[in-house]
Amino acid sequence: MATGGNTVESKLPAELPLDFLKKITNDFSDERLLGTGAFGSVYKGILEDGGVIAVKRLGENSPVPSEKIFANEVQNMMVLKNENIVKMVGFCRETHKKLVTIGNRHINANITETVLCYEYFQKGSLDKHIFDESTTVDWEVRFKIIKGISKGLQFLHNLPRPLRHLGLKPQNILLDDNMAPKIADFGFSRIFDQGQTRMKTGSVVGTVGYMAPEYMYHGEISNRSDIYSLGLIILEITTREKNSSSTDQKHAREYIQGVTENWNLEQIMVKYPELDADGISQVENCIRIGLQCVDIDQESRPTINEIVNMLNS
Ligand SMILES: Nc1ncnc2c1ncn2[C@@H]1O[C@H](COP(=O)(O)OP(=O)(O)OP(=O)(O)O)[C@@H](O)[C@H]1O
Repeated sequence: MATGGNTVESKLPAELPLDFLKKITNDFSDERLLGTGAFGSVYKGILEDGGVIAVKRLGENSPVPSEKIFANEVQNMMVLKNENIVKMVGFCRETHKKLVTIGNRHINANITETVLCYEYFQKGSLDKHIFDESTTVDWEVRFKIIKGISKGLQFLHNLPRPLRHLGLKPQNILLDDNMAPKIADFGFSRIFDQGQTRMKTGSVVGTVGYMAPEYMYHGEISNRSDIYSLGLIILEITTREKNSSSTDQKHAREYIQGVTENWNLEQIMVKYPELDADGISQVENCIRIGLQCVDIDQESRPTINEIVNMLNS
């Protein structure tokens, strides 16, 4: 379980004052910075009782919907519970005045701060664990991670009002102390007005390599965009090889081509010499599923329920 885990969520009110969040993050100081993504930065927030939460401060004046809709959507997300998704434990949205300089004029502008708080996972994100050559993450753990991510996505896609992630990538998958995966950042497609922002923001770099081509080039949004991203993640976890550039679709296609050509039975046996026949067929199965998920033709991609069934077969 995450450091702080359940105790944190039960003690905090849903809506948290900005002053409180500043206090627990040392005024959003650099030494508390866990990482920065396209929408803002994540800080380690230390509570008075020693519990820890992750505090995601979105960019000033982020294009979130009106206060009422925002609070409503966030509260809907806070009740979501699944062992493979990161729990949202609180939020803040406050507007204050700030002196800004435009040219040689000083203006007192309204600045809206939006902050989302989550369970904290000290192991951090998946990308830090699956590629390192010296990694001790063996196949059994990798396979469990693949299954866990798939189950988390199955939960999101099967909600009465399905939630599409639209930004799945290894940086958005956190690992708990037992190496169980937790999908983070799943609410953004709803908080940010139908997910448009992920595509339109200028700072989308880092996500592009995992985006389905129909989403990236035509703005088409469906569950199948998430399946494409999941496919790349499955391939990366299985092959231990990075989707060479995560900033360019062309590189993603080259990567997929490489896996298609190279990852035959012989390669699997060379890369996983310790595995028995069952293990080898699990690896083969994952490569097959991953490649089906990244099919250019979205109709040919399996659904998440099919993927979970195939992984269990
Ligand atoms: N709940 C958390 N617990 C521990 N570390 C976290 C948590 N959430 C995020 N992080 C760390 O902070 C980093 C930045 O997270 P953030 O969500 O801002 O960006 P991202 O996932 O890299 O990109 P994007 O915003 O495009 O999705 C992550 O890569 C992860 O290492």
